[in-house]
Amino acid sequence: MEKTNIYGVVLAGGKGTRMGNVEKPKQFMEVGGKPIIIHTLEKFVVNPQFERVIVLSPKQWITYTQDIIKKYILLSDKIDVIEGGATRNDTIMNAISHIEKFYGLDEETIIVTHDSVRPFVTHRILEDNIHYAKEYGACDTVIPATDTIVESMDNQKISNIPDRSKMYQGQTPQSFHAKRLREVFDELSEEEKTILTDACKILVLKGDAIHLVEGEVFNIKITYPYDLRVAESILGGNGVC
Ligand SMILES: Nc1ccn([C@@H]2O[C@H](COP(=O)(O)OP(=O)(O)OP(=O)(O)O)[C@@H](O)[C@H]2O)c(=O)n1
Ligand SMILES: O=P(O)(O)OC[C@@H](O)[C@@H](O)[C@@H](O)CO
Repeated sequence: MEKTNIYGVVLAGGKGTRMGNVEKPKQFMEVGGKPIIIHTLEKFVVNPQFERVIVLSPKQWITYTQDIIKKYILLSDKIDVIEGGATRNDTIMNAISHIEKFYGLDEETIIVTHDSVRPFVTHRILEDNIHYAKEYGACDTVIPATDTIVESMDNQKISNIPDRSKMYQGQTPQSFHAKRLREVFDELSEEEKTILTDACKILVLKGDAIHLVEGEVFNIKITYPYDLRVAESILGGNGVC
C-alpha cells in the first residue's frame, strides 16, 4: 500500500493520579474486560489512513504495554511503543521526534493526537480529524458546552459569564501538521509552557487557526473512579461506539 504521512499518536505517558491509589496507571485498568488503552487502539489500527500508530508510555510500563498490545491487537505490527515525556506536550514532542527519526517528517506530515483514556472515540471523529487537519493544518474535537460556563479570576466571585452559544468543551483527538506544532512549541517561553492544558493552546498562543471537529458526549476522558462506572455503562449500552 502507498505510504501515507498521517500518524496516530496515542498518549499513555501519564500516571493517572486523580484515579487515586491504583496499582497501575488508569490507561491499563480494565473496562468491559479489556484494558482501556486497548479499546482506544482498536479504533486506530483499523484505520488504513494511519501509516503507523505511535503509543507513548511511561518508561517502566513500555514492556507491559507491548505485551498487552500483542495479546489483544491483531494488527500489532502497525504500532510502535516508545517512552512518553514529563508533561503531556513533551510526550507529543517525543512522538514527533520518533516519526522524524524513523519515518521522516515533511511540512504535510499529520499527527492525530489522542488521549489513551478516551476509549470511545469513533471512526467518524478520526476521519473528520484527518480531513480537517489536511485541509486547515490543525483541528480540535469539541462538544458544545451544556452547562453555562462561569469565569472567576480570583476563584471566589464571578468575573464573567460568556455567551454559552460560543463555548465548547475540548476533547481529543487534536490533529496537527507535526512540524508546525513543534516549531511553535519550541518558541514558547518556559512560563507559557506552564499554562498549557492541551496541545491546541500551543497554536492558540501564536494565533494559528484551528478548525473545530464535532465530538461526542460519550467521548469521555476517564479521569476519576466515577468515570470507570460511566465507561462500563457506555459499553453496556447498545454499542453506539
Ligand atoms: N506526561 C504525560 C501526561 C499525560 N499523558 C496522557 O495524556 C492523557 C490525558 O491526560 P490525563 O487524563 O491528565 O492523564 P494523567 O496525567 O495520567 O492523569 P492525572 O492528571 O490524574 O495524573 C492520558 O492518556 C495520559 O496518559 C501523557 O501521555 N504524558
Ligand atoms: O487537564 P487534564 O490533565 O485533565 O487534561 C489535559 C488534556 O488531556 C485535555 O486537555 C484534553 O483531553 C482535552 O480536554
